[in-house]
Amino acid sequence: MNAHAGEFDHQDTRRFKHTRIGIWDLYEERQSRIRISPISKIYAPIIYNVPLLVRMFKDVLSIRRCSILLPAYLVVEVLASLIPAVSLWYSGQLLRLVESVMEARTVDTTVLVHFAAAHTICAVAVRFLRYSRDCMIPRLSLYIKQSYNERMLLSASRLDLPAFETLYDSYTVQELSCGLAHWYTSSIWDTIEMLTDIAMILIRLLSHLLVLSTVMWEQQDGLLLVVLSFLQYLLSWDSTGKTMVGSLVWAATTTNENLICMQGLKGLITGPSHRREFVAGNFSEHISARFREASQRIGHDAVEFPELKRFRSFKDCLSITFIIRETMHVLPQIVFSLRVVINPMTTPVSLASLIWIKQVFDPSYFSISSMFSTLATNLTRIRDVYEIENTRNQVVDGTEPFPENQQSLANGISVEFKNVSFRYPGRDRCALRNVSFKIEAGQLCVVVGVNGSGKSTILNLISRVYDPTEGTILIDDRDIKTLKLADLRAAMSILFQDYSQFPLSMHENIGLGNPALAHEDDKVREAARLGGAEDFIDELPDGFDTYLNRVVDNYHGDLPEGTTTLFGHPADSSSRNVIGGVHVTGAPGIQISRGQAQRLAISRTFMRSLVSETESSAGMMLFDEPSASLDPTAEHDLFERLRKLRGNKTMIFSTHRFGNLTQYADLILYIDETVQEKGTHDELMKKEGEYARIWNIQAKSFTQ
Ligand SMILES: Nc1ncnc2c1ncn2[C@@H]1O[C@H](COP(=O)(O)OP(=O)(O)OP(=O)(O)O)[C@@H](O)[C@H]1O
Repeated sequence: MNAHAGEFDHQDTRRFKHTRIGIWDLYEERQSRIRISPISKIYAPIIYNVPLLVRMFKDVLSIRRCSILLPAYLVVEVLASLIPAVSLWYSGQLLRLVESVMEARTVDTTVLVHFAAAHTICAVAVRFLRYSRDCMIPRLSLYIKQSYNERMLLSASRLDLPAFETLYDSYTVQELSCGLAHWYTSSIWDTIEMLTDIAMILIRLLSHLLVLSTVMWEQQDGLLLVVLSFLQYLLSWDSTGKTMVGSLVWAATTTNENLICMQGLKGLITGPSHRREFVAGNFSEHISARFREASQRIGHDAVEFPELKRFRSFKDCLSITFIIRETMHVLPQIVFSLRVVINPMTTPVSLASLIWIKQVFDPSYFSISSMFSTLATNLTRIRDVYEIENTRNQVVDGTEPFPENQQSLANGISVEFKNVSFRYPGRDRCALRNVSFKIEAGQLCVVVGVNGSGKSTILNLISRVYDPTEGTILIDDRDIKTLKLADLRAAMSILFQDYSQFPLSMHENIGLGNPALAHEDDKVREAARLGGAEDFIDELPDGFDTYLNRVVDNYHGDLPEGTTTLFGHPADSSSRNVIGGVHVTGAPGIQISRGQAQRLAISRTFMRSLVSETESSAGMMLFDEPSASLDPTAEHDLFERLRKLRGNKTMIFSTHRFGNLTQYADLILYIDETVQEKGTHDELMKKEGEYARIWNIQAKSFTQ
């Protein structure tokens, strides 16, 4: 079977060689050991990314302070790269002096002093430039990281849900959400530094070669020695790109069931998300026994592939490339010995030249090819940084203000679905199919249906988290897509089923419901009271200022013996949390119950209903299973408060629990992909359809 485009076709035996190492199957590209990597393979990613690099440099230059610091850094680097050539030129002149001394048997002391002074000046200049460079690098790196950190977060914050989900699949946002932004921002500075290094190495190499050939031009065998020394490094150029298993293209896999099982068990034992069930389920003994069994069955083969690299790297020492490379090292010496035999009179000069040439060829010139492969990895990260900025939102903003008259919100908002169908991105099946209904302004509507019938999807579409795949949604008889998104969302308050607690203080968790009022403590407290969260928040250690999880870690070095508390939190001096010699200590989070978390989220929704002097409250409230985690009293109180507060606003609930709400509803929609039944409670009960059947089941469970 042919592999799909982009698939690593390990079954292609003409291209890949299969080797079995322990329980691992290794597939290596067949290739001769002596091989110069195609130039295009190493350099293509760089050439392809030139526009990206230009953009990056422009952006970095536009960062305050970097506009001066970066050019200054580049000037320092260029000067630092040219000085060794100047120094080399003087060494060459010294060599010539030795030659003339041998012939004339006298020394010109003025020239000698001149050379010595020049050498000293070069050495001081190098020191000075290195010092300036070392002062600039941390600053440049910091300014760039700070600027890109902010830039990435701001560009991620403007993403709508479909765009965010698409990016999340590409891991960039996942890594950002795990606090790994520094991977990306560091790669910007690393790339600048690496490109500078490469440019400077090339400048140094060219200036050295120029000086070398000028000085050695007239010397016997001088150019031959230069070429031979250069060749020896050139051969090692290619070898730097080789990977641990000797081939550039390779992949390893295993199908060993015991190893797979052992890794699964390891994940179960160490994964924090499994611990609760692990303990409650009394898994310990059983899991340990299974781990031991699998481990015994597999024996010493239970080894991860990277560990095998040590064994494989020995083999590389016997490769033909390796042997030729090593032989090349001694070629200049062989030529020198031949010179001694043929013409013993010139020995001191040739020896001095040989040593001089060998000193000139700094092996770092030839690490360029490995630098290019690291650069290619960095470029992928930089591309990811810009990918977030380049990602276009899929829900396109409208242009018309909404509502035309703010006061009208008090009378509610009407919603109409006209033949709406919707499929979630990446799904084949429709979540909603040809749905039509109208909720008049000020009505209380309850959407009911079984799990997965599309209730939450209706709320997602009304708030334009997604746009319908087909059909139209009208808000106050206007196409929802024409309305300004910010206005639309300000006009409604929504409580999603999968509400979350934000990593902020309790005060801010609630205040975010209505940012315009978030600074008013009494309004936040009122919202907490309405949402039933006030009492439990007051009992938390810092009341409304409590963070459920401390989001900033503390750092420390060695602490005085016996220290158990640091800055009011337990100190962790174990080696487990040491990064770069610094201990990192996070504070343990505060646990709240699911019901309390739901009350917190409801309070946030109530916040939106509070009125400020400048802003009228939302005209429509959407609730997706608002009472799922509430006890019966809390549920009853919540609905009482909601009914009182409602006034003439439109309210839409999605729920499984029929009793508390459906009796008061102006409209009930029973949906299952499409609207199956609609009407008031009495109408639907008379109809004796699905709604009536489920109502009776729920009612029976109370009466029996
Ligand atoms: N983000 C999503 N991506 C892909 N499919 C989704 C997504 N959210 C929901 N679905 C699918 O769409 C369908 C309708 O889901 P929806 O959440 O609207 O149902 P629901 O009636 O609210 O269910 P429940 O009563 O369990 O909350 C389901 O088949 C579900 O699997």
